[in-house]
Amino acid sequence: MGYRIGYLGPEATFTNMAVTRFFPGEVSIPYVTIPDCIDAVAAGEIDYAVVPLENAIEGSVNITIDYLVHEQPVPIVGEITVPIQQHLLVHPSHADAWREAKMVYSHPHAIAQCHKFLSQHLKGTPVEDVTSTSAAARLVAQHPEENIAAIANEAAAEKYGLAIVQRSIHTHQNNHTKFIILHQTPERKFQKNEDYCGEKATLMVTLPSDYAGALYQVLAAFAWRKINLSKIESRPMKTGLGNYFFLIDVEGEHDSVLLSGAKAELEALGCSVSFLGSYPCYSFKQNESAKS
Ligand SMILES: O=C(O)C(=O)C[C@]1(C(=O)O)C=C[C@@H](O)C=C1
Repeated sequence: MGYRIGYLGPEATFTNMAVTRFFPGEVSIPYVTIPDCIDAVAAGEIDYAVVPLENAIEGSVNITIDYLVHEQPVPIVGEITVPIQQHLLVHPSHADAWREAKMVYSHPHAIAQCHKFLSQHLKGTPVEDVTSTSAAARLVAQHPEENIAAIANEAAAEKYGLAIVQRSIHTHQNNHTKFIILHQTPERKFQKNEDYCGEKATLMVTLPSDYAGALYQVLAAFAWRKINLSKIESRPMKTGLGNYFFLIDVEGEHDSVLLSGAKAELEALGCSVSFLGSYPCYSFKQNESAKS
């Protein structure tokens, strides 16, 4: 195909694993931050951007949602769900002394996924956010003289020559992260394969004003049409405390008659409704995502 795929780098992040599996053989380009990745696809520097959206333990990746809604409205054209295994990595020369590590580095979402392990086994050890799990592993590898640790995946341990001293340290074992695929236009490109698990549309709904029963009316527009909602989330409008918009995921395709009807009903109520995307979803199995 010859596509250029942007992802949150450096190499061996979870995002990179999702890209390698979903776009085999394509050119993948690392970016330092999620907004950089989204800007690159909006500018046409890359064909697709893959960015994390939601983790089963820690919830939404707010920067992704907020940047798409407030700064750079690039359509969502696909979703990939990936199993996540977090490990504690140190330089091999400190493998026996990991309990005395002076600092733990990782992406804030990865740190949050492992808070129980950190408080039980590394109580009092300072924890510092870096731009990704793999950036943390790289930093540890760059300072072999220091007893510092990273929370990252197996691919990062291999890539940066680190020892995995504790495996699967995330608090809840059923850990998954959803990534979205962004493209300049809302085209449908991806085929159904063995990972395909259905269609979804994401809508952004803004209420005309705060009044009793407003959200109930919004939900009723979907309920009586028997449209299944798989997620509803409120985020601040950033125009003042108490002002929110709602992100709603519905099962099915956005051009279905029922969904168009729901949209028209919401607009008649004075809501503003926009589609962030209507897209196929894919889910990787545990053993498959471990190949990276
Ligand atoms: O740092 C990484 O490896 C990423 O790909 C980012 C990210 C995230 O933002 O949630 C992705 C999956 C995991 O949940 C932890 C971190």
